[in-house]
Amino acid sequence: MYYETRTMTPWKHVLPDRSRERVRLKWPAPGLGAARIARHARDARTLERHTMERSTAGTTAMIRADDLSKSYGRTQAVSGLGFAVDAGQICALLGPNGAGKTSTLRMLLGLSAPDTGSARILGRPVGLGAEVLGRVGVLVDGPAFVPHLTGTRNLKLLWSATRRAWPPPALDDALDLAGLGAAIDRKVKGYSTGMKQRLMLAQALMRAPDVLILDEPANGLDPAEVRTLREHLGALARHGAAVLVSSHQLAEVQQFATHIVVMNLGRLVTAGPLADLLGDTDAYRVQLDDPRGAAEVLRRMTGVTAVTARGTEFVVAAPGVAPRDVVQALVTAGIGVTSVQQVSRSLEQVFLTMTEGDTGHAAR
Ligand SMILES: Nc1ncnc2c1ncn2[C@@H]1O[C@H](COP(=O)(O)OP(=O)(O)OP(=O)(O)O)[C@@H](O)[C@H]1O
Repeated sequence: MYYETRTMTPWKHVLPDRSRERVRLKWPAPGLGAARIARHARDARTLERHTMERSTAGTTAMIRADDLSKSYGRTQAVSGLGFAVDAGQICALLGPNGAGKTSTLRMLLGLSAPDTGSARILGRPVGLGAEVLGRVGVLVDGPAFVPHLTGTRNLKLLWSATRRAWPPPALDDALDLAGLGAAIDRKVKGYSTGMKQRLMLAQALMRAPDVLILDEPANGLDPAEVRTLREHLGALARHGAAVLVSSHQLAEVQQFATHIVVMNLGRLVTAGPLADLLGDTDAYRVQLDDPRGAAEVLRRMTGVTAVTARGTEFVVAAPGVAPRDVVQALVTAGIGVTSVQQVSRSLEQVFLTMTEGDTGHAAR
């Protein structure tokens, strides 16, 4: 994954491309049946071909946005956006309402033409009807089913656009995820919002996609369904797919994303591995068996900038100080230490800090 250094404060420049490694080492996944292994082997060959295409094209990204801009009348929806997603990554595209996420996804899928810049999937430029889009599982613009047809008939109809024989390669897995049971043969007009969303996900996943682009896929799903979706996306990424998901559910994103792209007012705010973003806070939560005198010991320590105590728990802000030094200082002073934990930030805290204060689109 990379980002445009001119538009943001960098954390990491270019990440190593491990896509070849992943394809060779992690395929097929252990514990699969013979039919699935055969299918995965075929898909692995396909991925290998993609990898070669990427090498030939001199680019490593499965999904790539370069300097994308899009305006609607006087509204600048997206402005000079650049990022990329590699094989094996689950990248969450985050931003407040109106940040330009859907506009970006639509450009990446050839559903709308950028004013400037380019969008590439598997190294190929995208446009309406581009062949490469046959390798992409898509959920953008919400469920679009024919209401008087059954779930199965709708899936067949959508699959017919690929001109490939029914059934699609990953139909069983996709239907497992959708969990519609007998309802798959009932008319879609009787489906709840969640059922339609799950059918739409099945539609995106049934083609065993190499790339998945999903706009708010967890909308309308209950917590158990969200967990199933998370596991499914994780498995796909482990098998070498690149996944790009827009979401507002930051706690959920924190559980499954490997990378994030944050945008606001159409522009890139930051991008990179999630772990780097949440990072170390240089603060420790220390449990003591005897808090008396501990505050004094900690405050005297070089590098400690703040100490707050609640009962036997202390939070110690100590930039650049190793946890073992904190423990050593306490133990040397005769204070027993039960546990030391690094204080971590939530994605929500980080996101709000990055995006707060910017409102409206009129001035863009
Ligand atoms: N077809 C359109 N015509 C006019 N304006 C549009 C169109 N599509 C998007 N916009 C405007 O572009 C800006 C970005 O919209 P977009 O839907 O891409 O943001 P978003 O981040 O997906 O928002 P949300 O999270 O609310 O879905 C908004 O100001 C929106 O009103």
